[in-house]
Amino acid sequence: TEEDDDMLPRIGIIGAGIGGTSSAYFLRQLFGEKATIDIFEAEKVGGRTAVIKINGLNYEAGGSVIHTKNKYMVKFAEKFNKSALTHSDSFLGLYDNKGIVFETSKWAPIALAKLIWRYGFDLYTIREWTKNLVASKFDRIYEFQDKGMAFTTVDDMLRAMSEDFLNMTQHSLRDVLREVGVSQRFVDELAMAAMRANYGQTVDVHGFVGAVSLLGAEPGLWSVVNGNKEISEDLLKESKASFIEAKVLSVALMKDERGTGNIAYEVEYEETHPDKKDKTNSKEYDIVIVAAPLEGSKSKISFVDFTNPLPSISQKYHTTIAMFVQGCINKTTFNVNSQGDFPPDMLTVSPDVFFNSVGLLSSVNPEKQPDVAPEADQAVWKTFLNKVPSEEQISILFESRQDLRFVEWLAYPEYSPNMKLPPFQLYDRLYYINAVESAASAMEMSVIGSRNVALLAFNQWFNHFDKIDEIHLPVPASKTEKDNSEL
Ligand SMILES: CC(C)=CCC/C(C)=C/CC/C(C)=C/CSC[C@H](N)C(=O)O
Repeated sequence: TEEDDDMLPRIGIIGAGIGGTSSAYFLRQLFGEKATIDIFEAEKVGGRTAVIKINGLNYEAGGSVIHTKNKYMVKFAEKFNKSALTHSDSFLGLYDNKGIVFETSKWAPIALAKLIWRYGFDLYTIREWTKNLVASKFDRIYEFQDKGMAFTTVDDMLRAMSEDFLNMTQHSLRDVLREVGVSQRFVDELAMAAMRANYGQTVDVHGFVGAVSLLGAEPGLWSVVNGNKEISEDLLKESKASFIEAKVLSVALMKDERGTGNIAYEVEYEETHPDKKDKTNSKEYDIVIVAAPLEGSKSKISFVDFTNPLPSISQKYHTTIAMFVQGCINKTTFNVNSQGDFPPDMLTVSPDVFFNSVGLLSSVNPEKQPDVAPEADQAVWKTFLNKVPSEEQISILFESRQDLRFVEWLAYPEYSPNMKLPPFQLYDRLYYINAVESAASAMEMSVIGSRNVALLAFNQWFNHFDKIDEIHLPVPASKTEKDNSEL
């Protein structure tokens, strides 16, 4: 009825990365066709899943990959009929300032033998550890969410999955791994290399993000043909939210102008679409969802006229530089005879090395990829760094180049044990999806955060308080129920 429609909220989402677009999708499912959902983004849809075009081919600009156990990303890919682009696993090198300290091989059985020779059964121990963490603890979040349950803080969400996860955020990855029983060499080399490649940091991060990083270094990872950003685009389309190409300037607390006596928010924004450029506008919402980092971002949102202070968010963000070079690896630096001898995944094991990783890229459009391997100087490489490199540093890495691009990316928080985990709820009906990144930043984590915020907003709107911050599952979900759950 019309009366029921009056009960539906006007929702403004700030940010159209995977977190923002998936929250629009979940909110539409929960509130139905008639709720108003707007989504603001100054640049393109996709955020960390954006692509970059080099010489007519597209490449993933960020570092986002999907693990086969990532239930939401896998289901979205299935739902939107996406094909998988699998990532090759075998030939890997480890580099410190003195040179290549270890490399596997182009031939998988030899690669495996070399790994066992150097690290014994550590790889097996770690694989069993992560497999067990996912199956017995991490997967519980999907059961909570399928039952409509939500959490106001990241602490409570982790505690609901397992008290062990909260503990892992209080200890360094180094200490957590020693407890698991792997060798010091594994910690100093493979765990360190995974942290540097995935998060630009070291094994001094907390253990939870460390476990995610190790999962992000397992074989069998994949991404979506044509780019992961297509998932964000499809979610946005499916949500039927209105896309507003604009930079949000402020969120002001106000009284609902419709005279309901409720609070509302006025979102002020500057249009960025070329046809309306620089025009400032504002819109009123009942619920506002922030789906972009609140700290460290160049365009800071002001929160004005709040009667009580907002929780302080001291989540310092790490800037990652992705450098794209079409050209030839420097054979002298890496002491290799030919380009083909250089491991296509070169990781680093020391914070003193000025780059975090160098990897040979494949285009996200396999059908446009030439059938024959490209000439050495046509190869495209992605280097992750913590700072923009000098010209000299670029030449240390590449002896010749035809193209050079940089993408600067406010990628993930700086992680440390005992860091404060920000809340999902900033104020009455004001929510923060990126709080989840303090536990770990990855596409699946953003979707988990976004579904949590959508459920929290829904439960609070309709006073379903029994479904908020209940850290125990009411009834264990049966396998069939879990497998049939519809997203
Ligand atoms: C901590 C446990 C037990 C499970 C986590 C499951 C999960 C979220 C796995 C994701 C693994 C993955 C694909 C990590 C990628 S690392 C971050 C990446 N560089 C990015 O920027 O997204």
